[in-house]
Amino acid sequence: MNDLAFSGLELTDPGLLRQRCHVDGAWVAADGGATLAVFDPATGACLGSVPDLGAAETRRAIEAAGAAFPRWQAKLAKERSAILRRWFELILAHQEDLARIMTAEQGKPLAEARGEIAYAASFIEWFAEEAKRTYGDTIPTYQADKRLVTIRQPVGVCAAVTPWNFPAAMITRKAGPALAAGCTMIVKPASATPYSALALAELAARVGVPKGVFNVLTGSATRIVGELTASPVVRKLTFTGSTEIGKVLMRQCADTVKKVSLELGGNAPFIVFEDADLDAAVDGAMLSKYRNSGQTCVCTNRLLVQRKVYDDFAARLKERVETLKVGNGFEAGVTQGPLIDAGAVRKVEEHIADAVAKGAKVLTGGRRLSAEGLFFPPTVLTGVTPEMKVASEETFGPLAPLFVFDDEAEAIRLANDTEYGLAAYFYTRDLGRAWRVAEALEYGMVGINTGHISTEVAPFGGIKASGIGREGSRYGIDEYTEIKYLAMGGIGACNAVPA
Ligand SMILES: NC(=O)C1=CN([C@@H]2O[C@H](COP(=O)(O)OP(=O)(O)OC[C@H]3O[C@@H](n4cnc5c(N)ncnc54)[C@H](OP(=O)(O)O)[C@@H]3O)[C@@H](O)[C@H]2O)C=CC1
Ligand SMILES: O=C(O)CCCC(=O)O
Repeated sequence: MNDLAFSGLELTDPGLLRQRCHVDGAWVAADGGATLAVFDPATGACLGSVPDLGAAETRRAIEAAGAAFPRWQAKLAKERSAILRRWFELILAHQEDLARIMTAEQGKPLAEARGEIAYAASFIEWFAEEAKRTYGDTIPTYQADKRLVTIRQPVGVCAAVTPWNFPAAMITRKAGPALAAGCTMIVKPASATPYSALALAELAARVGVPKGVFNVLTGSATRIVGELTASPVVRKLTFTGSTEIGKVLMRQCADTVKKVSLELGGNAPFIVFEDADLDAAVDGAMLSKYRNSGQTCVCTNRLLVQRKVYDDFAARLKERVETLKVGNGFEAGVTQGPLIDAGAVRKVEEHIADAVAKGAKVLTGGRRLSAEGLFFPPTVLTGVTPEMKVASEETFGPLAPLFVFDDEAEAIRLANDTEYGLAAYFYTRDLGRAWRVAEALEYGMVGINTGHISTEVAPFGGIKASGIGREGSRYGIDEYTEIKYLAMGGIGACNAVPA
């Protein structure tokens, strides 16, 4: 099973490498035996293959998830919680192997991959705890002989469509709350990074997640997801990916009126006011811009720097950027791996070429490291203006374009001048400004004097074209439950005055 380039991975537990899909507790191939190849973006080597499933196999998975739902939802919350807790522990116990699989298929440096596995596990831990807290309400009645309560129930079978940039965490951030609430789930991971998803399924099976509760299907996105969105059995779709595909899937869900959660693209501004601690701002910018080679929806896309500190900030950022080491994520000391594919490299190049043609200057980086590979150096552009593509499009790569502004009102106007509304960041030492700007930014998440906002304990999500719904935190499980209102009549007057 573990042939090709995977043989060099040296996993402690080779059983985590699965090249078949997980459906109804079994490891299955495509009906006709079709497969998709999976590549290492750092070397271009073929790692192996996964089944190329289609509509018929997807229908069977839906049937299995539907059949598993009544028994899974009927378990006590405490029982589901205990299973999830074991899953969390096993993911952490296999952190190193899971990280190695991730670096092989996604390219991120091994240290970052280890970090993502811990982050991924944290959602399972968090929602194992939240499983026990899906409380309802008692409502003061509107008629004396009635009592009113609400209960929360799982929505049912859920479909999750996930991206390649966080191959494990974007699955657990969805599966954790879904399974905790009593839903069953079918995951369609990105075709570039299926092995992390299949390894999670292997661990779920080992801890006793019952068959049909957590299924992973690889293959044609349009055929699998088309079937999932068309099915009346699937009651919810949760998606992380591009705004373009998010809109398509939202439309596809309309006919069966599914509940949807969409975590889509961003165009995060990072504002540096002249009163900011510039060293701290550079630290924050490095983290927020270059994490995962800039391939994160909450990564800074535009740096807006007040005129008085513009040159100073640019010089400090350049110095720090030039300390980053680009290379194969398995090499010691590498801080930036390859981009995911040739299209991603072309997009960064296109944004740089467009900006330079319109007057921007390359302060550092700017050219791919070799004609063939997917390595692109961290780049800083100065003299960037709102007419350039980088102002309105998500680059999703290691490019930091520096815009200039003169006052607070202009910073807010520029920051909000986008269809997106996911994450924004700003640095200031003025407490009044911190509140004013935070309230004025049209974003779902705002980092104030920090470039890192992601955690399982806080609500992650956007507004406008960045999506619908929140993941993580105490709100995350709401997306997987429905509120049922119970009005109980004939009870007797609640306002009877004792004799
Ligand atoms: N918000 C975020 O976290 C992310 C944002 N992006 C943005 O999107 C851009 C493109 O990245 P990309 O990977 O192409 O993102 P996509 O939105 O195309 O892919 C995300 C997921 O959707 C699936 N998918 C793709 N097309 C369809 C379809 N027609 N019907 C159903 N499912 C589909 C993919 O499957 P498959 O892999 O099989 O195609 C994958 O599982 C990036 O450059 C970035 O700007 C990308 C990833 C994550
Ligand atoms: O959608 C993404 O790009 C993944 C978000 C990673 C994070 O939680 O920070």
